[in-house]
Amino acid sequence: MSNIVWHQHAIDQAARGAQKGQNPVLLWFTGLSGSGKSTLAGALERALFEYGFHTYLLDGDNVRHGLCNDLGFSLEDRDENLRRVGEVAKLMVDSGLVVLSAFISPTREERDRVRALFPQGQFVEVHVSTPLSVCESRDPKGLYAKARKGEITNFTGISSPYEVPESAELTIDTSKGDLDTQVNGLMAYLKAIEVLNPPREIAGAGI
Ligand SMILES: Nc1ncnc2c1ncn2[C@@H]1O[C@H](COP(=O)(O)OS(=O)(=O)O)[C@@H](OP(=O)(O)O)[C@H]1O
Ligand SMILES: Nc1ncnc2c1ncn2[C@@H]1O[C@H](COP(=O)(O)OP(=O)(O)O)[C@@H](O)[C@H]1O
Repeated sequence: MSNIVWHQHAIDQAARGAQKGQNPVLLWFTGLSGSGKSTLAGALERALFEYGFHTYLLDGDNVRHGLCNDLGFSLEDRDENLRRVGEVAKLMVDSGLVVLSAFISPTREERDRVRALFPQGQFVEVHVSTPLSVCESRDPKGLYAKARKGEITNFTGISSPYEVPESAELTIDTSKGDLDTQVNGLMAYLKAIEVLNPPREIAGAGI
């Protein structure tokens, strides 16, 4: 890193956010495969988009088709996957966006490493806490069945660890309640932390 000096440009994150009428933030969805990360993040992004937010959703399955297509599911590869995603998310937040991410991100250390890239309050950890038994019964991609048969190794929750977050800002169990209520709860939280700047009314968010 020596001989490399950070260049402070005139247009900064605050200016980019202000132009979009929002305070940039990263919403980090973590949870088991099949817990509902993509569904929740996708529904929240749709709601945000409809209210005029400028957003981007980084999704594990998609990122692994490109930026991280050289990585597998060993703990080392997951670390590298999440290191890259954290840095990309930081650039996107810096560009003024409301960024959502949906990655299993199984260890506390990995999640805390991403959190440490952001100032206090700009990284919001959302634990999608749907129990393993429910995720396994959903099994939308048939991966749990393969993992139980030993056809997939290092499968999260079966043959690879998932460390439950200890200090997530929000916890949502998608086996309880309905998607609209969950999205409204997330929107209400975003309103409370003043992501909308200047504040605007959010219909349906119960506030
Ligand atoms: N061994 C193993 N363990 C867990 N998941 C597996 C595995 N192999 C493939 N898949 C599929 O990859 C998706 C998870 O990728 P992520 O990038 O989110 O994982 S991680 O954060 O790096 O742990 C995950 O997507 P989701 O089901 O959407 O979570 C799976 O579809
Ligand atoms: N909020 C929800 N309420 C009820 N069922 C859900 C919800 N979110 C997801 N599901 C169910 O769980 C399955 C897996 O969801 P998905 O978003 O793909 O999980 P993940 O991204 O965590 O792997 C979906 O196919 C759907 O059937």
